Amino acid sequence: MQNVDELKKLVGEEAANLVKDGMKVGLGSGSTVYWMVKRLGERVQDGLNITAIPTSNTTAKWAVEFGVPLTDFSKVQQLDIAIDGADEVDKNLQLIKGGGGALLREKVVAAAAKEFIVIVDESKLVSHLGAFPLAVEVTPFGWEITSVSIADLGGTPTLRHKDGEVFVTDNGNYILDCSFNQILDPEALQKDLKMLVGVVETGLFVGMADKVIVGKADGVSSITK
Ligand SMILES: O=C[C@H](O)[C@H](O)[C@H](O)COP(=O)(O)O
Repeated sequence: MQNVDELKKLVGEEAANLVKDGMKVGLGSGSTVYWMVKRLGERVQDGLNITAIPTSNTTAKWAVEFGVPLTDFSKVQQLDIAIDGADEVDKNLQLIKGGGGALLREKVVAAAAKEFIVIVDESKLVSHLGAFPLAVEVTPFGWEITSVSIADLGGTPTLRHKDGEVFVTDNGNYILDCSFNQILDPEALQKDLKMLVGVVETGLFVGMADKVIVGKADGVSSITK
């Protein structure tokens, strides 16, 4: 029986092996992605020729540490593949992301990729999204008002803190962690949230994932569209 960290390593390494020579790669964020970036670094040392765009400052640091060459959107307009973790995955490959607060850049990178691969351990699979609080990135100015608007949509928002301070994203924004209990229509909720003034982006990824690689106690399996 493998623990969750071993399953994250398993799927992270499996996904890194999908990357082919010459590819432009989107690097997600989080503890599962750590293993993917580490393995990619090993492959680069063995001669794999790629360039990558990271979705967070932390991932950028890992890429530098493991020797994965980085680029940015001023030089690259489309990515061949993006690989990222998730906090929840439902049977329709809809996702909740943003547990680490990187959701905005993650969504930009996923949208720029021809193929978006998600890597999770089996504890992330759910029948309905929503038990995990939905991260909503909001502007610091007027976040209190945005919070009331989200509550009007049925959520219970809490301003994210870290180490006793208000958490600030890599983009200089705040995160409201919003409990919705069960999200019956993720697409409709995404649209409603995006209509609110002050909302920058949400952690709902609808219709974006092409494939989910799941690490299970008895091995790796994939879910495709
Ligand atoms: O903002 C963070 C990201 O969406 C992560 O990909 C997500 O929280 C999953 O992270 P982990 O692999 O650490 O469980």
